[in-house]
Amino acid sequence: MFEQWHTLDTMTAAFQASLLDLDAELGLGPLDGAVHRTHLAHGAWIDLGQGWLSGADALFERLAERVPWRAERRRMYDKVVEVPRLLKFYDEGETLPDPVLAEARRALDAYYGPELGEPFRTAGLCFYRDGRDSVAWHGDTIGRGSTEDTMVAIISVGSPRSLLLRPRGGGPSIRRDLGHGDLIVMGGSCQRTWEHAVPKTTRPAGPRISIQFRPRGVR
Ligand SMILES: O=C(O)CCC(=O)C(=O)O
Ligand SMILES: [Fe+2]
Repeated sequence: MFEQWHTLDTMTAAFQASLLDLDAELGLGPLDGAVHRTHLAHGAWIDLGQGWLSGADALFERLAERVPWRAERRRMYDKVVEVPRLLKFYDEGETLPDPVLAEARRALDAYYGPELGEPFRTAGLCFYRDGRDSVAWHGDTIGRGSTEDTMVAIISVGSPRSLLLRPRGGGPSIRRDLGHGDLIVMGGSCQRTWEHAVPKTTRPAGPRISIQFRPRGVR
């Protein structure tokens, strides 16, 4: 009897770990042929590579623990408010917090380099602890993104959250649920003709970390 329960327990644990992707080996799939492009209006596009990074939940755990996360405050009109997510920025030349992220950037450079014409250089990390954490509607327009076509490549690990995109001039928004190693690349005019957001949600939402790779001078 004890033996049976023991076996069941072990099986349940293994099953749950595989559901969580914790026992999957950390690694990157191919991009060629696995990434699907959607053309949006006004010269913007998004590429989606679902589950590009396997073992993403183990990477989530490592990043959650190892990255020196910062809670930031920003002035909003006459008030100072907490930014509703934790942040860490890795500038050009800084060592990324996990070797698989350097590998990911190399793979992105190899695949997108010919089209982008320059490498991805910086990595911004966001930690959304629960459904109360969010990022408001914006384009990455600090720098060249406000005037030039560019790309921002985002890997999501941990629980999925919805990334919404909407045209700046108004119009219906589109939604992609991103987590567990998904890749999204916003390209073309996306940063200046569209906006994106990760809205707050009252639904149960587990923690998610996003890693955004950007070229020099795009923020
Ligand atoms: O978490 C995300 O996927 C989006 C983050 C974002 O838009 C930003 O930091 O500029
Ligand atoms: Fe953004």
